[in-house]
Amino acid sequence: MRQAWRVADVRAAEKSLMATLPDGTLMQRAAAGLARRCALLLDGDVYGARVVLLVGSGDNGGDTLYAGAALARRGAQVRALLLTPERVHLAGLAALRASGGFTTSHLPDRADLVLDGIVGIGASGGLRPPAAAIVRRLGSLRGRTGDRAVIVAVDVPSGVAVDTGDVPGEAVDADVTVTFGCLKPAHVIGPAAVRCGEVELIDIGLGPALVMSPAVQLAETSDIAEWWPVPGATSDKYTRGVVGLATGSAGYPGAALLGCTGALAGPSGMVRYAGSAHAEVVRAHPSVVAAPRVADSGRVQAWVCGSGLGTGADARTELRSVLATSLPVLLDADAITLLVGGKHAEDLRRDAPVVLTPHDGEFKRLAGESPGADRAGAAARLAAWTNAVVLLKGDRTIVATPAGEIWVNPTGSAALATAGSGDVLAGLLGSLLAAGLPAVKAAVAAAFVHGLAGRHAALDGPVTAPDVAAAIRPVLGRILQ
Ligand SMILES: NC(=O)C1=CN([C@@H]2O[C@H](COP(=O)(O)OP(=O)(O)OC[C@H]3O[C@@H](n4cnc5c(N)ncnc54)[C@H](OP(=O)(O)O)[C@@H]3O)[C@@H](O)[C@H]2O)[C@@H](O)CC1
Ligand SMILES: Nc1ncnc2c1ncn2[C@@H]1O[C@H](COP(=O)(O)OP(=O)(O)O)[C@@H](O)[C@H]1O
Repeated sequence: MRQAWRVADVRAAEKSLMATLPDGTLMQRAAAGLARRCALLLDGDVYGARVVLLVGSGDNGGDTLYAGAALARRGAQVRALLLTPERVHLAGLAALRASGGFTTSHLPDRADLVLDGIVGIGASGGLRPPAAAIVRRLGSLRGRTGDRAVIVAVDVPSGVAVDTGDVPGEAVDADVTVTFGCLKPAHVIGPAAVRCGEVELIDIGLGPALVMSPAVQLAETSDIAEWWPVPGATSDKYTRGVVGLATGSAGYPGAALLGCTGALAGPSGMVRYAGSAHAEVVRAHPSVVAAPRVADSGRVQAWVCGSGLGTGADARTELRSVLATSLPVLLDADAITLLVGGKHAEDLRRDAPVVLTPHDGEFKRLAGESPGADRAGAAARLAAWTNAVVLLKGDRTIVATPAGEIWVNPTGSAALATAGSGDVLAGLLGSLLAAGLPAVKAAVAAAFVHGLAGRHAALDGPVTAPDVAAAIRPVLGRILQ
């Protein structure tokens, strides 16, 4: 499992660690790691390489100047563009000069490597105009072989909102981000994460001082392998859990079929379907036991309700039936729409877990406003308000619990942006709930595997929802081997 911390917590940890160390130690550790990574990016060919430093007025600029000094000592031609020459890290600048580096008053046309040290975790608001103007021109810098210069962001790409992952305006689009001590939310959430490129974490000894809860957590393959329920010698189809799907309608039978496909790829021992697409479902999936309504269905251990269900009186009845059980319930799509206006909000005050899986539109309908710039915060607020685990879909899907625990999914793939892929996710997640996984782990694990399935399916070309479902099995084969 990986974790990311908010700026205030990073600062507190840094302060307590610095109290035990000689002045400047952390910056020296950070700069040494940064310089090492830069040398690797130059293929070890540091001598003669053209390196441009973009240097802001804070310690982020200080890290950058010291790293530039280290590269200059190895023979690189290092030029520092100081954004505010009157406010620069003086010791860092002296180190650069002493090592043979220079300052420059303009952005050169050519550079092999650019270090973005304009602003780090001390950023407030969007980049100011002079910095934004420089950042806009970075894409046109050419290096030794005529390729675009390699851009390394120091700690975070300048211009991103560090605690939320938002990109409010112009921001550096880095190839590599070298960060120090721990990950921050911008490395893993939202459009900022995309701007980071590859993220390298340099250990500066901050770990033991990070005693506060992380802002967000990220599952890794080993977590999924550990959590995923697998049948044992004494398992039978019932003890593995039975998942029920109250989805689809005469107008949208496909949602029922896709949800069942996702559920069948999951760990439960049986899939029951309740709804008007029952004949189509059984034709397509002979192992599914189908009935026309929830009330006619046999026992299950978790319900998935909503995809393609419609919002009429019948849909309302089915939603009420699943919410009246004492079982875990996943509400997706039309079931979320039916909750709007608080008509069923009181039904969410139940002891058994509820998982809501909105995309942005459904989120807006339910919460009354879009997730906005702080997607993790928005998901956490909705989770607290609804007393449900909220899985907010997107490029970096967020999972938030009513208690404020937040996870972000690292495996997303734009290939999943295809109709019906959310139905597959709902089925898979429901299967995990039925197999007994706690709601938050079920949501995190389903998003993780679904994301990998999207990537796997995309290897063969353009992806449709059935391709995503078909890819779940090979992906799981690799995870669980
Ligand atoms: N934490 C750690 O463990 C360690 C941290 N380390 C390093 O320190 C960095 C944090 O340094 P920091 O605190 O000096 O802040 P920093 O990011 O340089 O920014 C402040 C300056 O930027 C300016 N500025 C602000 N907003 C702006 C905007 N929108 N657009 C343009 N400018 C803007 C602001 O100007 P002002 O508002 O004062 O006019 C201020 O002068 C951290 O990211 C890491 O690299 C490592 O050395 C060691 C371990
Ligand atoms: N650009 C994207 N990158 C990664 N994942 C995406 C992207 N767009 C959508 N997804 C994922 O695709 C799925 C789409 O679900 P949803 O919007 O409910 O579609 P549908 O209702 O058609 O099934 C979600 O899991 C979401 O996280």
